[in-house]
Amino acid sequence: MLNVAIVGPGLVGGALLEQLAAHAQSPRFASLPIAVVGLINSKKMSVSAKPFAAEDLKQWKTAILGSSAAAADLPQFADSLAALKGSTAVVDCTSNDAVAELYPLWLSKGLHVVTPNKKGFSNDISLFRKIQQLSASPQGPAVYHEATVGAGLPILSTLNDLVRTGDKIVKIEGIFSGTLSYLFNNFSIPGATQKFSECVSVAKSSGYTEPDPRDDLNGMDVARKVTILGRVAGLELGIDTLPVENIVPEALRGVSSAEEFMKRLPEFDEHFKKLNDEALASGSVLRYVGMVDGVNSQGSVKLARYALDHPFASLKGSDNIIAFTTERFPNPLIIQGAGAGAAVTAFGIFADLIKVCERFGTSPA
Ligand SMILES: NC(=O)C1=CN([C@@H]2O[C@H](COP(=O)(O)OP(=O)(O)OC[C@H]3O[C@@H](n4cnc5c(N)ncnc54)[C@H](OP(=O)(O)O)[C@@H]3O)[C@@H](O)[C@H]2O)C=CC1
Ligand SMILES: N[C@@H](CC=O)C(=O)O
Ligand code: NA
Repeated sequence: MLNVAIVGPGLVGGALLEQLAAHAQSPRFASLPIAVVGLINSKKMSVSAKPFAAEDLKQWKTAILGSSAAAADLPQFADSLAALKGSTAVVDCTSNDAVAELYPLWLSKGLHVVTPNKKGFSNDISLFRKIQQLSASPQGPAVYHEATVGAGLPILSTLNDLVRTGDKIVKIEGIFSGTLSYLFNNFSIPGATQKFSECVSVAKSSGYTEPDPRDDLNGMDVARKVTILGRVAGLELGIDTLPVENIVPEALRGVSSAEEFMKRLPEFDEHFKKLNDEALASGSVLRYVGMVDGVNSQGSVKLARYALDHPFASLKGSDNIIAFTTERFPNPLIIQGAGAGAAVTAFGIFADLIKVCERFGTSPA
């Protein structure tokens, strides 16, 4: 049995809890050896040696955290998990830097880490290296972070397989943001009528954006993904040195809250309309793209124009498209599909948890 503890039952963590509960209650999957034993948000926590019941997972707000008297305390949370019998995975579903900085400590206590949080792998390279070193042994503990790039799409597992089998990465190019994909797929196509700010609102309410959509529009979310892809491919990329095109209007970069930003964004609809009209007039559309150059150890993140017959121009919804050009795949290996949203992200985390179960031979209940 693999013990699982979730840090941050927000949009993504909440969807993961729902999927785990549905799975536990499905006769088809009754033997899945995963038991949720811990939950913590920024206020409360609960750790139990006895797995939480599936019914309680569905109503975690009242049944688990609501009924707990314990105030959130991450060091104590980790100590309680490390004291449990068997293998335990901590799933960090926050977007918090300080939580990501705890991974080395968790790993040193023998806890596995599974996460969609990009910070641990795209902040300072020394943190990335520490995490890599502490999870390098086949005996564990393990780190899986598939959902940090392309949500549940099998991007990092594919890249890892290419690298570990000795292929050479020439270029990784694509649309890595579900939010920016949705925005430009709907805003920048011939005949579109939606305003830019309306598209941002839909992306936010659909659960594609970061908690503050400026983290998507300023290019940093894509820069983090480019950094992670580059590092997994063995390059020394850092978000501080990547050229990143920030499309947040200057006047809104410093506003104090995401709410205030959303309220004022319509003031800039004309600015985005002009950019788009110019692209359309030249027979192109706007798409926000990221690129890892494996030959020159570089990366870039920018808003670019693509001809209407380019594969990026016909993308739909929040789809990501990632093209790996390698020595073995001179015609790129392409992965495409929904790259943001709670359910598809939770799927990627869940699939990583199953990998931990398989790798460490945790047996069915
Ligand atoms: N949305 C998407 O499509 C995708 C998201 N991701 C990543 O998934 C992660 C989660 O995103 P999302 O669910 O939208 O975020 P939310 O803001 O909805 O949820 C964040 C959760 O983290 C908790 N939290 C924050 N700080 C702490 C802390 N210090 N200690 C304990 N708990 C804390 C919050 O608790 P409280 O409620 O008490 O504040 C909340 O439960 C992010 O890293 C995001 O980048 C990755 C791929 C796709
Ligand atoms: N905000 C991100 C979520 C996934 O990483 C995106 O839009 O892609
Ligand atoms: Na992925």
